[in-house]
Amino acid sequence: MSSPTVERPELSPAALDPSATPTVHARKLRVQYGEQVALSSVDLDVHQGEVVALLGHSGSGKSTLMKTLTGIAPFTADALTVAGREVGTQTGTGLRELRSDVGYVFQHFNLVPRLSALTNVLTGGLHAAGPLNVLGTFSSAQRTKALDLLDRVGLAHKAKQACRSLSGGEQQRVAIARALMQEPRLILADEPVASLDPRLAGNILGLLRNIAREEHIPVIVSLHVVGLARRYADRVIGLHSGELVFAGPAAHLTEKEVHQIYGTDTELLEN
Ligand SMILES: Nc1ncnc2c1ncn2[C@@H]1O[C@H](COP(=O)(O)OP(=O)(O)OP(=O)(O)O)[C@@H](O)[C@H]1O
Repeated sequence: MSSPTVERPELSPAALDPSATPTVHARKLRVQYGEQVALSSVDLDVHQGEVVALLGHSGSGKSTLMKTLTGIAPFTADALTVAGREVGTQTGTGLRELRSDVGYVFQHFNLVPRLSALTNVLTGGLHAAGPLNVLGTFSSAQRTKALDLLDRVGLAHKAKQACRSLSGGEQQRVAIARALMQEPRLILADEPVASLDPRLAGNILGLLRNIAREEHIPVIVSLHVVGLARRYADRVIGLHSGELVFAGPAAHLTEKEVHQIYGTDTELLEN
């Protein structure tokens, strides 16, 4: 099946400048759970404006890699910095600040179904809110910002609608707006399109890529579909049983590399 034509906006100068400080810098990153090595000696740099896709079979370490970036998974590393912070040395306030610098987008959206799209987006700013705001009185500036973000993801007209009555694609857009509400310096999207049909999957990945380009926020996205990584990512990180087996431009991902990443189990991966 031929791939639909997809616009490829240029990468930001920061992403093309090898001397620019990367938003994510990892060297010899390793995670071990008991006898299980979940991630083994991974090197990774992610720059502003880039979309980096993580590919690998189930259990290859994609989620674990994302979790290390916010200090959720226990790791060892020669270096791990995210948005200028050394992840391994953060505790308390430092860890909270690190986590508020990172917007998360999940497969199942993690919205509060009975609350409106607008309120769900507003919750993305709670880390910066004072006590009164936590009690539900968001400032008019926050509301304006949340509405602008809903507009950014094409959903201003559904701001008052409860999230449970939105489609899957719409809910994922709300989740992206919520992530943007916290003014992240990095977006981690863990299988954000696994519950969506192929057309909506393309819409959501296109939106994430536009955000990366226009807001200069890098996006790391785990995917199970090689074709989507080829179409929407700038670079691909391929993991196999916790080992990094491919790191390079999405355009360089040939059948040989796909085979290295997935072994022989490569059917149904293109669409
Ligand atoms: N908290 C944990 N305790 C023990 N083992 C874990 C833990 N979290 C992950 N693992 C193991 O680490 C390995 C990598 O898991 P991970 O969730 O990162 O894979 P994944 O590539 O994200 O998989 P999927 O595509 O199914 O989400 C797996 O073998 C998993 O069982």
